[in-house]
Amino acid sequence: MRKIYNIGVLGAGSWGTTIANLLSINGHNVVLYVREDELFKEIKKTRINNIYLNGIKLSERLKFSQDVNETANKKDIIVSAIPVKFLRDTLKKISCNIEGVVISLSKGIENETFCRPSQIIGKTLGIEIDRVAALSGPNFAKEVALKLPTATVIASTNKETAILTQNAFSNSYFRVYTSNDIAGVEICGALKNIMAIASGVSDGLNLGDNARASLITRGLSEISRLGLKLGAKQETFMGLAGIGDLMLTATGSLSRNRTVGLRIAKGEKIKVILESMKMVPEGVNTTKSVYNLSKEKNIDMPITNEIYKILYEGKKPFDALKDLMNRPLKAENYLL
Ligand SMILES: NC(=O)c1ccc[n+]([C@@H]2O[C@H](COP(=O)([O-])OP(=O)(O)OC[C@H]3O[C@@H](n4cnc5c(N)ncnc54)[C@H](O)[C@@H]3O)[C@@H](O)[C@H]2O)c1
Ligand SMILES: O=P(O)(O)OC[C@H](O)CO
Repeated sequence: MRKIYNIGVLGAGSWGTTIANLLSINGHNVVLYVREDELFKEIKKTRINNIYLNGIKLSERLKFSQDVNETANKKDIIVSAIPVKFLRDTLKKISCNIEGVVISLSKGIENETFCRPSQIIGKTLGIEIDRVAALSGPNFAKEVALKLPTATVIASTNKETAILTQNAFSNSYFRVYTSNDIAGVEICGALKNIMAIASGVSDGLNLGDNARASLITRGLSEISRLGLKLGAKQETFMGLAGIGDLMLTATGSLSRNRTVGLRIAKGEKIKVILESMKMVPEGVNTTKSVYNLSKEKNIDMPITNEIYKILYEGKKPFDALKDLMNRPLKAENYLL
């Protein structure tokens, strides 16, 4: 018999809604915080999130709230599904005591502080890091919402927190592994979005399958170099949150980040692309964080550099390609 928890999910975007629905299907008592007034009215009436997860009828047991404190109060598990740039300010609105564990679903690195989502959560809510976990892996929301078979990783410095979450989230179509490398899992989840933009640019320019596979491989090398410097464990890069999510996001047609790259390659301006998207492609902000962080840590990240220049300095994608290909030749070393 599964233990039943009281759960609050912060953020009714595509992933927050999907996970709230999954947890409700798993038998838990779940409240989903919906920020937008119109969406709140609509979702209560139709049980469909027509902005972020259209076409999926949500569980009859799922409850909705527009109050972050009501959502977070007296919960065994709080799930945070807020894009990183809005995370700190949203959490600051919570004034109730946090009694249980907090699970982060966000994939990004904060611009000014270089904090990972779990660090923002720990500091802002004033809770110890062993009550925080991060869930990450090759997980398109739509496929999980359609109950297609999916695997993922939940990472925490505290084994009990990871196992509690593993049991609460797992079901016949969602298989959750545990990890103790929260830094590695979050770094992989954030940085694969930069490589997905790069892969989208490459595909949008029709550079071919060789180029995409090369980008994924050298992208993983870049992610690993920075990740190891920041305390990640090497084996995490070869796992679901690492190569698993990188492969998915750099090749999958549902990726918002890859779509940004495809549209950039077709000549659209990043400002116009972002204005046209309700969903948040985290890789755009994360590119800025990682570009600056790599300079501070003196880590060579050529793909990230070029994506930064394309997104923030208006560099032409073909010029970025030329500069990437014309760097000094070297021996292949996964970490160089
Ligand atoms: N969608 C996926 O397939 C998926 C899978 C795994 C992880 N993630 C990650 O989960 C996190 C949440 O993404 P998502 O896909 O659920 O969201 P989304 O991109 O579908 O929706 C955007 C979300 O941002 C919120 N938002 C917009 N403006 C805001 C503001 N000013 N203040 C506070 N919130 C604001 C919206 O209410 C909505 O919840 C992201 O870090 C994402 O990378 C997404
Ligand atoms: O649609 P994306 O590019 O934000 O990617 C979604 C998930 O992170 C894939 O695991």
